[in-house]
Order: sequence, then structure tokens, then C-alpha cells
Amino acid sequence: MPKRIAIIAHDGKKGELVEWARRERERLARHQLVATATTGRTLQEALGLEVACVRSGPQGGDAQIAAMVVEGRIDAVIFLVDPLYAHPHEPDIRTVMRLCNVHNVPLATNLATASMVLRGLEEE
Ligand SMILES: O=C(CO)COP(=O)(O)O
Repeated sequence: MPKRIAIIAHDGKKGELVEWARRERERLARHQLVATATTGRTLQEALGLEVACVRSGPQGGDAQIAAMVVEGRIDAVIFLVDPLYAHPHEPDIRTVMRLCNVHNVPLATNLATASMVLRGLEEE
């Protein structure tokens, strides 16, 4: 059964996200994907995946994803944070993570975990 997966990647992580998504394309395509604007566009252009896009992260997209988590509209979040770069919207980034933990929504912050989450969702 299709799940709703949110995908967010900072610029320094988009390259590895695309490589991972290429390997996992078949699995990802079974689900409903939502992403922040640039991440979503990158996945659409590189892989032709169907992705619903919210605003870009710094423009409030992370906050939109966080709200969807609160509303029970997201089954898992893949959030690749670039740990080597300071982000002006750091509070929004922390909000996504905090609310995933408040609402017990699976949150993958690296690709090794993302692969496990993707497989785990199929078993539900
Ligand atoms: O900034 C982001 C997450 O904090 C990601 O936003 P974009 O996907 O629009 O680059």
C-alpha cells in the first residue's frame, strides 16, 4: 500500500540524494512523495519521479512538512541535513525533527537509515 513520504535535502546533500533515489527509484515510485521545492524539482528532473512540492525550505517548506507531520499526513520523513553548513532557517529544521519525535513518525537523517525506512514501510 502506498505511503506518504516527505523528502528534504540541503544543497550539499542533493547529489547523494539523487544517487540514492536512482538506486531506490522503483521502491520510491510506489509511494506518494512530497518534498521541499528544490529537492522535489531535483528528483523530478533527474529521475522523472512524481513529487508534490511545498515551498523551498528557507521559505517555509520545512514548516509546511512539519505541519503535515502534525496532521498525520506523513508516514515517514527523509531529511538529509548538511552538517557542515549553517542554515538561516535552523529553527524550522529542528521543528521538523522535533515533531517527528513528538508524533512518532519515522525520521531518516542519512541514507543508510532511509533505505531501511523504505523497506520497513513495505512491511506495514
Ligand atoms: O532547506 C531545505 C531544508 O531545510 C531544503 O529546501 P529545498 O529543497 O527547497 O532546497
